[in-house]
Amino acid sequence: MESSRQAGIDPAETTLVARSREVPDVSFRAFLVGRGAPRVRWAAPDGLEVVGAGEAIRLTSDGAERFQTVRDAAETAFAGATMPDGAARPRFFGGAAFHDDHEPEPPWEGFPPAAFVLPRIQLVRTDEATHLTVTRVDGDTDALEAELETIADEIGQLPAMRPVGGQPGVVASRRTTTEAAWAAGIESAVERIEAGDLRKVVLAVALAVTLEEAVDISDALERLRRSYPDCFRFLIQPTDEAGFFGVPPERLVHLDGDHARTDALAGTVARGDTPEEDAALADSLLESEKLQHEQALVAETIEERLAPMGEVTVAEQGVRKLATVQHLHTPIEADLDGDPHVLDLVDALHPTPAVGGLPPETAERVIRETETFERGWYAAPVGWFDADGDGEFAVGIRSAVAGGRRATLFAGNGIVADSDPADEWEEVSLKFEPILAALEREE
Ligand SMILES: C=C(O[C@H]1C=CC=C(C(=O)O)[C@@H]1O)C(=O)O
Repeated sequence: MESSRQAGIDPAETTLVARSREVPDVSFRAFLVGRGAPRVRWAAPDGLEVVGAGEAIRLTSDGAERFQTVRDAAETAFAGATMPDGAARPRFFGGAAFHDDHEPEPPWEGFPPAAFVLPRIQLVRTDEATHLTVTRVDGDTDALEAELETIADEIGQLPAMRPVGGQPGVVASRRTTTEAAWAAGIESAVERIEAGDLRKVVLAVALAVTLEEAVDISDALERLRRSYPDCFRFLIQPTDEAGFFGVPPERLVHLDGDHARTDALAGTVARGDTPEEDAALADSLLESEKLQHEQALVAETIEERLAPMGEVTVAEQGVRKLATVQHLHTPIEADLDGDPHVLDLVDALHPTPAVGGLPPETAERVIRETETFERGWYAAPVGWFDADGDGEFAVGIRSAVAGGRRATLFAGNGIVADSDPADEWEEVSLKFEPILAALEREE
């Protein structure tokens, strides 16, 4: 395989022009329903919400240099562009596969090792307003103005709210790994840890689900918004056949100018049925040597990877409570030197030991040898960047790839010296729960 490759940009052929205008605050789901793939959707806990449809530019790459390749191609595309700034500015949306040599086979058709799209139409909702941005690559500003008018009119006809459809319903679900194979994989990883050639590895399971009806991912995301309001929500849908979506609680990185924010999130216990039980579980999380070790490796690694780039501040550890689980959480910030691009940070941080392991190369080998399914874009960076190199990426966990009547869900656990296969088998159920609940019909 080539070490890296790019597509979609011929500087001689590309004059990027974009215009924006404020539009009424319409239902983003209603907007997406009327547009076929490619489509993207992004919502961050800080309130930024974006939907995009169509492709002005699509950048793809693979290999060890994949993020640099995309960064260079995007810089070429943005050079000389005429476009709005502020909330309405055009952004590339997309992400990458966990492994840089990933082959996009089912269920991952349409998902190369890295792919980013600058949508033709972008709608951005902030606390203040909703902005429509239309982008062209042929420099034709007259056509652009006309298009902006037409699309703004179409958006003006959309409803402000759209009722959420029912869940598609689950007919059958099957883990792609047997419990025996899972236990053998964990025992072998623990042996390597005891032998000293591995410190931690995150091993995952896929859940293949057959649905009663075709899934409407926008509706599933809306249900997830209600249960997970402080998580990220994303949809990357390159074709009408398959979309990758999820509600990750974990920020890989947010970059604004030279200030970066990231999360070290690892270690899991369930939520309690009563406030007392919940608090006792949180205490057990804070007091567990195993879980503290599992998360400390993540926090230390992030700090080490950011340290050469600027001044790092590690905040106090806390407990992050989600609807079905609680995690150990350490917010980390950095003031970076030079003129950083968020893709440089993505490159430096992915995979953190919250989804990969330590040492990274050994962990990656163990993941490839042990897992019985293709990770695809699961547990990998997903997010956006702009012309200044600012942007935000989540870690693509609590996620699924779905299309028609099929969905594949993913969940993984950090394995350290005292991991118990039966406990870990139970724990993945808690991590499947968010997406499964958005697909299953209520009793
Ligand atoms: C890899 C996943 O979660 C990571 C993030 C938080 C807690 C984790 C854990 O307890 O093992 C994982 O490191 C997943 O949800 O698939």
